[in-house]
Amino acid sequence: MPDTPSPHPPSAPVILGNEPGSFPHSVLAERHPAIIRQVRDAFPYGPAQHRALDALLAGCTKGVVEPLPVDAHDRARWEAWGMAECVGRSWYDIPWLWSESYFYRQLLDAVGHFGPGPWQGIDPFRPFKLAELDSPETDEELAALGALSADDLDRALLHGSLWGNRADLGFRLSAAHAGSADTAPGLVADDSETLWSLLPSTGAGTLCLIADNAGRELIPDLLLIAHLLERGRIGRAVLHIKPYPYYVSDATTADVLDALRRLTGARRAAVDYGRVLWSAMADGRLALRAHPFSAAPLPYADMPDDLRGELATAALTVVKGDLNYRRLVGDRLWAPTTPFGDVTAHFPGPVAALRTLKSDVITGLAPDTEAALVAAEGQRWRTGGTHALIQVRT
Ligand SMILES: O=P(O)(O)OC[C@H]1O[C@](O)(CO)[C@@H](O)[C@@H]1O
Repeated sequence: MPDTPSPHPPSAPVILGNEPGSFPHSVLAERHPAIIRQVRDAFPYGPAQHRALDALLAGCTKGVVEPLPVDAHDRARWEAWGMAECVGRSWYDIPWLWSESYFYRQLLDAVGHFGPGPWQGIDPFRPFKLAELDSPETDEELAALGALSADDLDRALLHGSLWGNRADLGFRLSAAHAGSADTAPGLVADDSETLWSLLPSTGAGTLCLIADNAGRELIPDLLLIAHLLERGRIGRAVLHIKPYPYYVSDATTADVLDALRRLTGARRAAVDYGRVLWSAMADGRLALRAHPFSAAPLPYADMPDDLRGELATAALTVVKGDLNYRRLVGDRLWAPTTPFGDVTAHFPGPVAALRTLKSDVITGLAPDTEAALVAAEGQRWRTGGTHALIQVRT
């Protein structure tokens, strides 16, 4: 049950990556080098790009944070996001969220994504995202749509969007047990009843959905939006995506178009949803938004006023995935029973988190749920990607 925010928000330490053996440390020391290897192998990059990737690999594992070039198109933005406080320091000693976000910014620079030049706009993660979108599993999931009864659709599409969050390609790189993600773990928190109460069937409000991964996560997110529009639970949806490739599989506009084509090219129920979405984009009932802050190394509590104003008008904002959850709760190591409502009191409107657990951050657990998880799995439940939550602050 959602809780009322207390007047004195608690505090907790910001997560750093400087503890050897910790999950954040493993991401900086192992996952980032693996991502550089994967990107290097996926494209016929030239000597200059390989030298830049070598420099990034050495810098982000053994060196210090280097500033963006003085003529970088977004240098002023990164200065506003705290670059000066991080430059010259080890990637392990600064906030983990900042390190990770800056790694992807630097990786895109190294492969020439921001240009000018022939590699401008080329998404280094596209081959992996397309392979996942075109996988037989996507066909199976789309085919299963037709078997759902009208009464099942609300819950099935909400859970489809939730568990779709396992489609995190960065995570798959280092999750040795990725296969076991298919066992049906329980939810560690479930405020879905409150979520539906915010989207009544007479609703004409706006849903903001802050997307996470492309492919097999974005497809169920789009299906949920189509369903809510069809059922008249919302009048309009705004899909927040990334302005540039990010965290390997985070969705950009190109990924939305690929997903829409996958739906409109499918059969039976899926193609109908695809057509609903296509016409909703044409008449404005579905809008895309790629605010620069969606790729910022900062918590949502620090969002700029224009974005705050937009989200304040939404009947509900659905925040997808692990990274967005970390940003929602400040990427701090809260006690797991810390009320979700307290740590999200900063959010400008009703907010629902749909997340599979893939990092240490957690809030809003009932004490007996935490006790049962620890008894069964030690602390593995936090990072294994096999548990999920639906948490709402009204
Ligand atoms: O795609 P998601 O659900 O945001 O997960 C992102 C993953 O990347 C991480 O940032 C670790 O690199 C964790 O937050 C999580 O494991």
